[in-house]
Amino acid sequence: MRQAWRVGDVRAAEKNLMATLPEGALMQRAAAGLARRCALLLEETGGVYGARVLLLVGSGDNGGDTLYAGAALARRGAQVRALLLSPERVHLAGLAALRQAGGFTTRDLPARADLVLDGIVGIGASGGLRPEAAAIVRELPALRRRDGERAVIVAVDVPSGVTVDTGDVPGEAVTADVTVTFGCLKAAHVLGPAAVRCGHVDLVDIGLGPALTGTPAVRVPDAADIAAWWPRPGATSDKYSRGVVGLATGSAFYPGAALLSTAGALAGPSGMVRYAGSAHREVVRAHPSVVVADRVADSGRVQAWVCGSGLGSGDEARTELRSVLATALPVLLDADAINLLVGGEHAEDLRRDAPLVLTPHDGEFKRLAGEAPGADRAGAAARLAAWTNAVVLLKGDRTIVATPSGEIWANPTGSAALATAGSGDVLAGLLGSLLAAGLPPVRAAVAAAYVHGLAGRRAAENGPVTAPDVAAALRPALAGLLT
Ligand SMILES: NC(=O)C1=CN([C@@H]2O[C@H](COP(=O)(O)OP(=O)(O)OC[C@H]3O[C@@H](n4cnc5c(N)ncnc54)[C@H](OP(=O)(O)O)[C@@H]3O)[C@@H](O)[C@H]2O)[C@@H](O)CC1
Ligand SMILES: Nc1ncnc2c1ncn2[C@@H]1O[C@H](COP(=O)(O)OP(=O)(O)O)[C@@H](O)[C@H]1O
Repeated sequence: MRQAWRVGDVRAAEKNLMATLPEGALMQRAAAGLARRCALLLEETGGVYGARVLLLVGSGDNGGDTLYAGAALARRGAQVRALLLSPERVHLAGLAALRQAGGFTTRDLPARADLVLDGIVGIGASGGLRPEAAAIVRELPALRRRDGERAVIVAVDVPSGVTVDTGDVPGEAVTADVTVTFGCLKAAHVLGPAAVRCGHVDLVDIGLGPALTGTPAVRVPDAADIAAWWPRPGATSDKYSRGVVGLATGSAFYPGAALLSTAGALAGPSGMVRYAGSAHREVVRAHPSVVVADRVADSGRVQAWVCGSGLGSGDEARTELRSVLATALPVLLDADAINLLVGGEHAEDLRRDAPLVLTPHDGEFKRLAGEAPGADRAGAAARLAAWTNAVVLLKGDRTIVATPSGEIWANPTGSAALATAGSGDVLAGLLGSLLAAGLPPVRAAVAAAYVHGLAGRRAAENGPVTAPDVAAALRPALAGLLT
């Protein structure tokens, strides 16, 4: 698991650590790590000696890091030019170091550069980029390196223009090939559109880790976490002890949702899948191992319910929703079931002790919460989780999982190919299977999103993706993960 931190926590840690170190030590560590990584990048494209390096230098310490790193590259023979955004407030010692190493300042963006270091703003940024900075950032894609390819762009700490604590990108922002960050990950490296702007994120250890206290802003699971959490059958397991997941999904009108959620559930770790609903004939024809019934009330025992996808919005759908919420079992509500909650008719049904998981996309989120997730997706998911006392999985490019107590996870896997009708139904089935197998709701949600994302990537390798392709890719994705 990786952890990403808020600016306030990073600043506090930095302050504590600096009290024990000589002045400027942290910046020197940061700049040395930055220069090392830049040199490696230059070595991949013709070497450091003679390379043209452009520094974009803002008025804060982010600019200072950049100037010192530029000085180190100049000492190794690179031609380093610094474009100062606020010459009157530049980091003076950093500029002196650059000049002493043979680097120069420039007023204009050159036509050619092999490597660009974006040191316009780091964690001290406030608001969107100012116009003069935005104008420079707009020109960066046109810069060419010596072999005619696009210049390599390295963001220093964070790409300038992103909102560091939320991962929002409110306006013009740098799109980096590599982001070299210091001490710890920040939320923008793992959340929302900012994460996409970071490219490959490289973490330089400056000794900040032990000084970080409190709760990380965001946690990011890795393959080892998911493999460790994933329930597996043992010698004494039987189909019931592995958990039985119940699906109250689909309808005569939307049988596909029933089939897709069933396919997702069958790839999960539970020992049996029960389906309850009017698409039962289609389900059993496609998936003979599924035990079916007409409705939830006539279904056999299960350990968790999934309710919603394709359920419809009529009286029958409401009855099914009431039936699953009346159980003392973990319940996942998706799609139509979330829409049925709007208006508060089920407020009493939602007062339950057993776990609840909600898996809205942005539209469902807006209907339920009364406003769109907005720029702070993680904060919005956490507020909805607290309000509903549910684990909320907010779908999107970096799917977020939030708990009522404010714990936030960001999913690192996935592919835009998952933006296809029915892929959310597959996710719901898989997540339900994990709940039935006994995983705590937050882990079930994080693990399901992770594996669903891997399956989306895998499916995309074979061309355009449909939801059945995602379902079919779950098993091979799991085989790769669990062996
Ligand atoms: N913390 C650590 O552990 C370590 C931190 N280190 C480094 O320090 C960096 C943080 O430095 P920082 O605090 O000086 O702020 P920083 O990001 O350079 O920018 C602030 C300046 O930018 C300006 N500005 C603001 N908003 C703007 C906008 N929207 N658009 C345009 N300009 C804008 C604003 O200028 P002003 O408002 O005064 O005009 C302000 O002066 C951090 O990211 C890392 O690189 C490492 O060296 C060592 C360990
Ligand atoms: N741009 C994107 N990049 C990555 N994943 C995405 C993107 N858009 C959607 N997804 C994922 O695709 C799935 C779509 O689910 P959903 O909107 O519920 O579709 P449906 O209701 O048709 O099943 C979610 O898991 C979501 O996280």
